[in-house]
Amino acid sequence: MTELYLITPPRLGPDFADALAAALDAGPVACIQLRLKEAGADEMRRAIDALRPVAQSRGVAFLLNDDPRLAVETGCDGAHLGQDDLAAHGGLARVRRVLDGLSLGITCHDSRHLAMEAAEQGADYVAFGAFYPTGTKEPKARADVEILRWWSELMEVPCVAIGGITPGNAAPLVEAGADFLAVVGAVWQHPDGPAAGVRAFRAELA
Ligand SMILES: Cc1ncc(COP(=O)(O)OP(=O)(O)O)c(N)n1
Ligand SMILES: Cc1ncsc1CCOP(=O)(O)O
Ligand SMILES: [Mg+2]
Repeated sequence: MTELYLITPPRLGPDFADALAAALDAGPVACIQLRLKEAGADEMRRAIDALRPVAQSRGVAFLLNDDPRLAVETGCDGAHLGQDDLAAHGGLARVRRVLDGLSLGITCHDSRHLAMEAAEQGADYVAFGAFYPTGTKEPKARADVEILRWWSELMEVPCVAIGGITPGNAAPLVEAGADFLAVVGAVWQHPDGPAAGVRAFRAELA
């Protein structure tokens, strides 16, 4: 069954903890990743302290983007790293040791090789994308839906699809075997609010 994987929007408003609670209560949501690319260490810690309990009190995993050590220090459930982040943190094997038993997700773009390498070195999931145009991030690659089918037919490690995903275009990704759909804009920019955004995915994930 495919599950919803939320990533926080690029900027968090003052009431974001309430918005997150509403989105998670409209679930099911498998996890939330805190992704604040412009935040300094203090702002990041404040955001983690405010948002981690909202997720974990609902049984939703709280993952931190980019910084495995901070994830461990602040009680997160794991971290998501891209290829540049791996290099900055000494490689996957070292990150795996830092995270100890916490979850580790790796960006693999459109690369079967990167995904197999990540899985062999202990990643808990691999992320492929971008599958569709997105205004949230300038993706380094575009992935074809067939990479999800290839991965899910061959491998045990779960795969995440990301990039421009909406309820209207999710079906091919689900049919191809994506274990998770990672979503930013379709939920946080939903005209009726994030809870409606989460509900809009229900029919695609049932
Ligand atoms: C689930 C998921 N997939 C991909 C990314 C992108 O990570 P990365 O390539 O490190 O880029 P930034 O998010 O750090 O800009 C992700 N964060 N989450
Ligand atoms: C972080 C990231 N990595 C590849 S695309 C993307 C952004 C996805 O955001 P949206 O769901 O709004 O397209
Ligand atoms: Mg990163």
